[in-house]
Amino acid sequence: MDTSVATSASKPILSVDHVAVQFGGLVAISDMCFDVHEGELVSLIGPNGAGKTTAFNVITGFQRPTRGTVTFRGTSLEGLKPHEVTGLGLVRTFQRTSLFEKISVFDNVLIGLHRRTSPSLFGTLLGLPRERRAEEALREEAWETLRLVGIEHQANEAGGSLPYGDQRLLGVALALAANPSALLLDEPVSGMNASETSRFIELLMRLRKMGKTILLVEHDMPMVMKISDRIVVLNYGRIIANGTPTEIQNNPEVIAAYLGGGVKNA
Ligand SMILES: Nc1ncnc2c1ncn2[C@@H]1O[C@H](COP(=O)(O)OP(=O)(O)OP(=O)(O)O)[C@@H](O)[C@H]1O
Repeated sequence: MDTSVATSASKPILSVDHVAVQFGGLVAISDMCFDVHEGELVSLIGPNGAGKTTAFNVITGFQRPTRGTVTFRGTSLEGLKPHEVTGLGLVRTFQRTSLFEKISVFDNVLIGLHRRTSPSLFGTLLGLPRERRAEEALREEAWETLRLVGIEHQANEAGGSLPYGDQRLLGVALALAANPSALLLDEPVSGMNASETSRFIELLMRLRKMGKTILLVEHDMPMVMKISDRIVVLNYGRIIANGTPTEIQNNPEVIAAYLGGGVKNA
């Protein structure tokens, strides 16, 4: 089976090309090829130890591949450090959000936005008109971002005081503040309760409707089946399927990989 088949006619925004990762004698990933196209929501799934986190780390520059290349918007990520990958517009969220716990939710997002476009500090301190206008635009963007993820009513609360699910939403707000061309989410709903999960799913659906490109590593199978345009299945470091949720649910090799339980129930 050709697992690198693209489902969209557009040019891929992200290409994983013959990537392999070995840890000593252990092959964590072997010869992995897949593409993500602009505006697609692609999920990477697989049983425990299949190599999902390793793949995620390669794509975000946290792990060097033993072989192969990852290309993002025509630029090879070879040798780039994680912050350089972020600078290209490929932005990840973290399991443990790197927020400032003591400062407000709003200021957390504002700092994120400042990292991207920083009006001159002197100008801002002196209240020069151009800097003032830039600062106002950033503040408006911070509100928009908070409204988008649905935590605007907590804008004045300390980041660290938010409930777990809302901290994860703030994590997405911080990632969005970097103005990503593609967003990578590593098990975003793990540890969330049912209502937090459904809020997160609604957010992902909103982002998808807005045309954001999203790559998701996730264990929550009902969620993956509901929101993905395409699913890439890893097993023992190898891609065994790449297709729509319906194709994946009915793929015998995928069902066997999930020990007879089937992806529907995994
Ligand atoms: N730094 C490392 N050193 C040695 N082996 C590693 C390292 N990281 C991962 N592995 C091994 O590589 C394989 C793939 O692990 P990985 O964490 O990528 O899988 P996963 O699909 O994310 O699993 P899970 O769903 O349990 O998080 C596993 O056998 C794991 O033990």
